[in-house]
Amino acid sequence: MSFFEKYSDTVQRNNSFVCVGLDPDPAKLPEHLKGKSDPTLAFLREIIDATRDIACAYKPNFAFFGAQGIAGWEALQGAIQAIPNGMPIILDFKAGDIGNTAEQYAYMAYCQLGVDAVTVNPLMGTDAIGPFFAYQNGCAFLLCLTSNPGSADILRLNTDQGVLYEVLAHKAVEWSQTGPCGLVVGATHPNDLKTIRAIATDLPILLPGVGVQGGQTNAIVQNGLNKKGSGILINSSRSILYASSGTDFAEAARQSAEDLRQVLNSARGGKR
Ligand SMILES: O=c1ccn([C@@H]2O[C@H](COP(=O)(O)O)[C@@H](O)[C@H]2O)c(=O)[nH]1
Repeated sequence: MSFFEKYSDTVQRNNSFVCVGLDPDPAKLPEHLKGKSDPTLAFLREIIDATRDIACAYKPNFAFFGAQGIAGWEALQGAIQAIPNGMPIILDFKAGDIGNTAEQYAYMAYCQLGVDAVTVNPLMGTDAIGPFFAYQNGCAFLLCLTSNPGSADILRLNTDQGVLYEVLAHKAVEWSQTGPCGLVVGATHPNDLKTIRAIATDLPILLPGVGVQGGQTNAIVQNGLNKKGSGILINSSRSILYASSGTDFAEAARQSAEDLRQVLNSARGGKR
């Protein structure tokens, strides 16, 4: 199944736009798991189990796994295996490099790890993105306007073709004729999201930045939905993963994901 088929199915089945971010920080794991031989994987298995009927996707961030060396790579593989079949998995590694290197990134994600989608930094241009388009069942989510305050330093620069993030959105629409892609837009920029959705009417948009980063849930649903009332994935990592540091962490994660699902669905209701 392609990323797009999996996404449509899970949105419908779980009635959800919640993407659960898997960012395991060893310092934040519950104390009672720390003595285990594979604490990160034990933690993630419980998180996945607790949220599998609430999420529309999972987004492991490679940095948190790579930082743990071989144990982290094994935890990433184990977490991917623990995610139910048919549920889309987006590897967040913001890859972007010259063509032959980009081929290796794409191979790692789609062939070694077997994920359904990736995040890619598009600033190196067409030849850096091309290798990801070789995987026609995947989806390359291209950074457009990131959630962090520093996004303004580059992505809001004026160019002779308009503001850079708008140029990137137009480019993504053009590139989507060649290969499957979407956009990453920070949930912290609801007004710009409206502009971006007007440009990229049909592309899926991954929206990180709710919860700890303070993104506005109501406005991003209202401004991010496509004409069919879909096409968004709203990621939350820390607010779900670390809702409790006690033995009840999985229940608390479930509750946090459920609260987010309800808030997003209420906002969606207002749009229907
Ligand atoms: O613009 C971006 C792009 C990616 N991210 C990533 O999403 C999660 C957000 O984590 P929270 O704990 O929910 O803040 C994390 O993996 C980031 O690297 C982003 O935040 N903004």
